[in-house]
Amino acid sequence: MESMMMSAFSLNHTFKLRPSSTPINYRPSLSCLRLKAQQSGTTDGTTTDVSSSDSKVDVTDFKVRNSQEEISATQGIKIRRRPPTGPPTHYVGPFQFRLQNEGNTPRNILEEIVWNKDVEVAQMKSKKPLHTLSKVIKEAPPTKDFIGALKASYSRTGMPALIAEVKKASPSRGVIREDFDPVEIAKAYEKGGAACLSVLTDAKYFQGSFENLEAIRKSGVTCPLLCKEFIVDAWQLYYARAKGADAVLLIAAVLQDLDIKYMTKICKLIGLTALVEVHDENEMDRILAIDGIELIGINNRNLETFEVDISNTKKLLEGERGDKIRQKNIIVVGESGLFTPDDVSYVQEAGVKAILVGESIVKQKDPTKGIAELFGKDISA
Ligand SMILES: O=P(O)(O)OC[C@@H](O)[C@@H](O)c1c[nH]c2ccccc12
Repeated sequence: MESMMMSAFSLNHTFKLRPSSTPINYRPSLSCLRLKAQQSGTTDGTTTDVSSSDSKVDVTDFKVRNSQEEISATQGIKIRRRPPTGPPTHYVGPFQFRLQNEGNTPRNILEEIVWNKDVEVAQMKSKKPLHTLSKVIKEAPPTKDFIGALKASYSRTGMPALIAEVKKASPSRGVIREDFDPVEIAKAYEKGGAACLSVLTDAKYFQGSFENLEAIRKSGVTCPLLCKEFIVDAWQLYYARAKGADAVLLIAAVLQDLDIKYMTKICKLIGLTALVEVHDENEMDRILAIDGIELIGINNRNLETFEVDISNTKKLLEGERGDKIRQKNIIVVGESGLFTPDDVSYVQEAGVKAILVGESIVKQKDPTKGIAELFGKDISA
């Protein structure tokens, strides 16, 4: 149990000597000081690196995080964007402690992914700062029209346009395809009639990569590309664009309304299409209240529990929500768990104009045939 609490995400407890000038302003009871406390400073244990400005930063950080959590709570967002740190520092006699917080273990896989992503992005950002990416983007070829490709496919086939996903593995399914050649799969999808492609770029949980995205972009495939990533920072939008994406995914379970507004604006500025993903009524209502959203994905998979239920697409398109979507001319994508022609007809009847499919087609030896089997007919011509 203890080792679980000390998972990769739990913050180290600090245990530092307090400079004598620092006032003692808070004295927690010793029972509050959980688990081990690590001594820091020099090896003789007599000097200290604690400064009062450090403490101020800690306090400010703590307040900001707290108010962010309050905003999330008012929007019904359960995912915590970062591990909670607990109250910043505490003093007992001459020692400074950081409290172990009960919440330092992610509550579900989505939270774990997002906490990891935050660290990963901070590292990537320092290697490729925004001004470097901006230069790359200025010289990059224009993006392809993602929504245009979906509409053209829908009117050509009379069936939901296919966003075919280049997906090697997932946390729920493990490795889906062993002999994984992303470019070969992308070409097979295009040949089979996919309107757009989705390329997973998360390495840790989906065994994807930005190299895959770049390689597909450079391979001569003409379908618009969705960068399937867990976006937690606007910097990732620029990075995705620099790596050849035409569209990005914004997950409503992770991002606050203001983030979604801000990020969709940046997307427009740099030529990206935003696919905003929802999973429940609350997320759908939040997104429908935001102006300028053109593309909504309904994920049939609950990213917290992995449960898949395709009736989720129908449920979220019923009644007033469906009316509002039609009034706003929003295109809806049915995502996840689609395996058969019956599944495709079911979500089409529910009102989707596009579908996002990975597993059922990527695991077929020939993904071109996989597409024909999914639709019950050849949709390539
Ligand atoms: O393999 P499936 O069940 O056909 O699902 C594809 C796609 O919908 C799924 O990969 C997905 C939907 N939303 C996501 C968000 C992150 C990662 C993955 C996803």
